[in-house]
Amino acid sequence: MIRIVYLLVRPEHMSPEKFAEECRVHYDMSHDVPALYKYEVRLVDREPKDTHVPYLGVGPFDAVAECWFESEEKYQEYLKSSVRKQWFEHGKSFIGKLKPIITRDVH
Ligand SMILES: CC1=CC(=O)O[C@H]1CC(=O)O
Repeated sequence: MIRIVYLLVRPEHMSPEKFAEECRVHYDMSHDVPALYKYEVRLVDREPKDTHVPYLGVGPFDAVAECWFESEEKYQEYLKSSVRKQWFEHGKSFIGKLKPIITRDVH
């Protein structure tokens, strides 16, 4: 499984409430995106700094999202999809900044 994590920052002009509303719309739209096995988006509630190891001072972030793909072939199908391109257009309307992190399994 290919899993890509995204750190999202809302646009400066957008309220947290509007951003949350758009995240819900984006999540609903994700179900129609071909070859996207799963999409999750979660709003950042808090970013505690009292960590037990040195704190990484990045952010702040407004949401964390993740896309799952069953294979590289499915990922390529997703990238080619016109529905995915429309989904990205909605993303452009409410995501101010985005950091993708492509992950791999420990095992
Ligand atoms: C890639 C993505 C990360 C996310 O939160 O939504 C998708 C699509 C997009 O960026 O609009």
